[in-house]
Amino acid sequence: MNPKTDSQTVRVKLGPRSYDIDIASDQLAACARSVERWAQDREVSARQAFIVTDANVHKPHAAAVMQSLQDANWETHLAKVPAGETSKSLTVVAGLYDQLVDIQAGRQTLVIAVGGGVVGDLAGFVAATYTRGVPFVQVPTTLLAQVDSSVGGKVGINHAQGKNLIGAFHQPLGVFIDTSLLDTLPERDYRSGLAEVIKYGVILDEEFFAYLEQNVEGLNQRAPEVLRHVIARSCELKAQVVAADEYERTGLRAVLNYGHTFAHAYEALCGYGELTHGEAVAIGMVDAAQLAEWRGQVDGSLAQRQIALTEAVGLPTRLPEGCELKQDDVIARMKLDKKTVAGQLRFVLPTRLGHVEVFTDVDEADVRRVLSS
Ligand SMILES: NC(=O)c1ccc[n+]([C@@H]2O[C@H](COP(=O)([O-])OP(=O)(O)OC[C@H]3O[C@@H](n4cnc5c(N)ncnc54)[C@H](O)[C@@H]3O)[C@@H](O)[C@H]2O)c1
Ligand SMILES: O=C(O)C(=O)C[C@@H](O)[C@H](O)[C@H](O)COP(=O)(O)O
Ligand SMILES: [Zn+2]
Repeated sequence: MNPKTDSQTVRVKLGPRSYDIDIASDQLAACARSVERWAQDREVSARQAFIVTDANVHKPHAAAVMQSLQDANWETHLAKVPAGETSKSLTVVAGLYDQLVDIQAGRQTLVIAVGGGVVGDLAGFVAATYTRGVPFVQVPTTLLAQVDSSVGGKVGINHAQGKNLIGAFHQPLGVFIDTSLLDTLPERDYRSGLAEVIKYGVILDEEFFAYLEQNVEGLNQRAPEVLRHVIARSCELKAQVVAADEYERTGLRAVLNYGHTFAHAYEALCGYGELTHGEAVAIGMVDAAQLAEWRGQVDGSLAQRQIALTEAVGLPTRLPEGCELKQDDVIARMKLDKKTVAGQLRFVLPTRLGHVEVFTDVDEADVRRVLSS
């Protein structure tokens, strides 16, 4: 941390695709400085930016990014999509391609996502595919996006049957995190991000999990020093995993999918946007912990601690009333999970707090037992 500027940088080490995550507070008006540095490093000289945002983030945040770039003599264009999960669709992607064509965007046009995970995944997918790939920068504005979705290069949209079924790996040139943007984030969306934060503790870092337990009040009050630590540590952990297995080939990156086999099925079946991604992940992680316990991999204390922390930060641990799902439907959706190989489901399960592994030998009967509990 640089005490003068109160900013810090986490490096994602990916050889020629390496990049910085700049973390600061109250610095959005200066974001063009980071963008210019990243553009220069990658020899992007066109100075044309296509900013993608949503209706809730446009003012003040995307407008501030646009102003910062204009002040630095960039030509800027703004594309506003409807807020919410349903914007991760082919229809919205097509509309963004049309706007890129209208402005005669080329291979050097910089796409900048200013928003939560939805805007980041969507804009990143457009950046990965327009003219076979244009440079891309992430300015995440939700906690979830600051701790998870803006880092690692997974971009994509949903299919009616399954989450993120259409997508690509397309790393950003850089990620600009301004923690003060979270001041305007609605409570439900803030809590959603905490699910992915708890995930890092369970899968990779027992000490971080204990820190979260000890700082529940700070988390609930969005205490700036707690948030700063949580965001920086989450980015460090994700950066390490992504650097070790960028394309999720060896199974190492799959640890980030803890709880997601359940969660993605729930999101699709309850209707996109009914449960937030973070809520679905919170419930899915409890299911995964329960599954691990019943398989005899962990004792009951892991699920108990995970449930207690999840509840303490106001996240659900069970599906809400009104979202009663048929087991066969959930299993069918799970089989669309990207970890599935030859029809065989794979689950990321803990073997102790702070460590998870990918298991291919999970009995469907055990999964059904969890679903009916
Ligand atoms: N690519 C990845 O690695 C990855 C990782 C995790 C999640 N995701 C994806 O991220 C998505 C969820 O992201 P999310 O939770 O950020 O949801 P989101 O993008 O829908 O944002 C949540 C809500 O907050 C509003 N908002 C955003 N920033 C705001 C701000 N600063 N002030 C006021 N309102 C603000 C948005 O308009 C939206 O209504 C899901 O689609 C999920 O699949 C992707
Ligand atoms: O970055 C990853 O890898 C993750 O799995 C992070 C998850 O939190 C995120 O929800 C991701 O989009 C899920 O990826 P998917 O490949 O299961 O669609
Ligand atoms: Zn997730």
